[in-house]
Amino acid sequence: MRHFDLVIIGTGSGNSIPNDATSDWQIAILEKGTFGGTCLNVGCIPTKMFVHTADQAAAPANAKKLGVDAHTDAVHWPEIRDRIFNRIDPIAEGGRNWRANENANVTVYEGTAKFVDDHTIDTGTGETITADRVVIAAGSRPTVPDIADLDTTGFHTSDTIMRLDELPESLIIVGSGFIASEFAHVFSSFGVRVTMIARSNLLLRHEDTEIAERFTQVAKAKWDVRLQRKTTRAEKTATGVKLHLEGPDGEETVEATHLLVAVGRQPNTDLLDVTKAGVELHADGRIKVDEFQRTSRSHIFALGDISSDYQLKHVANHEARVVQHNLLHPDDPIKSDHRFVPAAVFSNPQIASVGLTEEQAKRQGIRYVTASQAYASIAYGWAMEDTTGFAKLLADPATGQLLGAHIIGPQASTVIQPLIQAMSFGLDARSMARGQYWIHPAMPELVENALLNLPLD
Ligand SMILES: Cc1cc2nc3c(=O)[nH]c(=O)nc-3n(C[C@H](O)[C@H](O)[C@H](O)COP(=O)(O)OP(=O)(O)OC[C@H]3O[C@@H](n4cnc5c(N)ncnc54)[C@H](O)[C@@H]3O)c2cc1C
Ligand SMILES: NC(=O)c1ccc[n+]([C@@H]2O[C@H](COP(=O)([O-])OP(=O)(O)OC[C@H]3O[C@@H](n4cnc5c(N)ncnc54)[C@H](O)[C@@H]3O)[C@@H](O)[C@H]2O)c1
Repeated sequence: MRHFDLVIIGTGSGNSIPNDATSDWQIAILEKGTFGGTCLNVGCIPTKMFVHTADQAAAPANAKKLGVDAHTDAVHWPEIRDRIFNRIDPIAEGGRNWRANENANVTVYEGTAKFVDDHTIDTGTGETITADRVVIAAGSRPTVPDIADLDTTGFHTSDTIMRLDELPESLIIVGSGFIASEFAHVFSSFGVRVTMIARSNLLLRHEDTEIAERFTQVAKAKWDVRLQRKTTRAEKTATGVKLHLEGPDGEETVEATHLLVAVGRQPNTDLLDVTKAGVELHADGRIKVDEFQRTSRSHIFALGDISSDYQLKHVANHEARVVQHNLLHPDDPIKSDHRFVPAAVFSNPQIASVGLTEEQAKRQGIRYVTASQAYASIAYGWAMEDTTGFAKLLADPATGQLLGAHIIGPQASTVIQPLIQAMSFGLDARSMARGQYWIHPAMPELVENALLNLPLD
């Protein structure tokens, strides 16, 4: 049986661990799917390439209010799809070849790995190996909800919807989180009729409520949004799919040519038989880790979607850097920093957030003040004729330290960055607002004004 110094399961963020400093370790990398993992192949990168294209396709519709007649003449789905994947697929293949053929100390096993015991792994290729240390970076996969007859419909998940042969005529999206909101924007901008089915009374309900309410209001004007609906049954039809729903007004059905299910992602622990390694799990199946990314077996580390509170690439990458350091320096380990984890929803409008929502601050009994600033009240907002976007801040009234920041509107994911920086480095709101110049009349004046609006003690 071959023995390794280190086994890494999963080639998303886990693949960034081997570097020059580990060149004298014998390392096995185990991957059951496409090299590079979710973000590169079916996640962040292709979706944002579609979102940017969708932003271009949707732009003419907004030009009218600026006095410009413009029109999107055609959307060439095969060209858009192929531009995106002809860039991504060679990167995945190149990464695989590099590890498999050009890293002398790395052996790649392409199969579904399973633990035999805490030092022994069946690679799923017919070979079982042993290791001193193991990194579990096996990610998550789309959750398939328990809807009667769903399996007969040929439904899609985020893993398949981006590689369709043709642009759908119409699309039902079950779910109302990140993936649902981003794909609703993409497909509706390309001219597809979109229906969104949400269980609760708000889309993106994990966001600050005022932000979720505004997003829901804007979404209702663009898409057929069905709130407070339970999907009881799915049915394949001659032209696509029909869903049977129960809602506040009783039973109803909705039909479309295509169905996308986007109701969350589950950790891949079940595929790995991790309990055979004696690794402890949370109730939702994620692997329990300490602040050093160590599992309950100290020679086994975990990172990213399979263990994290955050299913975000920048978090998986951060945790991979921590694991890399702790593997190299076991006597001087570092902790993961999850104090201020930002996230953005790349829909239209965009949303970005960091820190506490107002509801969380209330629940935690934290003393806070809030301030908001509308894009419509800053000069660049006038230029864009934006009527729905705003920034909302939460701060400690005594110290001026920011507790949370939430932005809905153009370029929210970029505009929020100075607030993330201020929170990470402990810069108070007043110093931040008045201790620097803000370029006039640029979009970050939204942040400057929101900071000045905070009613601090
Ligand atoms: C549609 C979509 C859009 C997203 N957009 C964003 C975004 O804009 N920004 C953002 O921050 N995050 C985004 N995310 C989330 C982000 O992609 C993930 O948080 C991140 O990729 C997780 O990285 P990871 O390394 O933990 O797992 P992964 O990248 O999923 O890697 C895990 C790897 O392990 C392999 N594997 C699993 N089980 C086994 C096994 N038993 N044996 C061998 N190999 C195995 C898998 O095949 C996979 O390649 C998005 C996700 C999706 C689905
Ligand atoms: N821009 C980004 O950073 C980005 C983009 C896409 C995905 N992601 C990550 O991937 C994760 C998964 O995305 P997602 O959109 O699938 O999950 P999500 O957790 O964002 O949203 C899932 C939604 O589905 C709802 N839901 C659950 N079960 C349901 C059911 N049976 N019927 C109807 N609705 C149901 C939930 O209430 C929730 O609103 C996200 O949590 C996020 O961390 C990030």
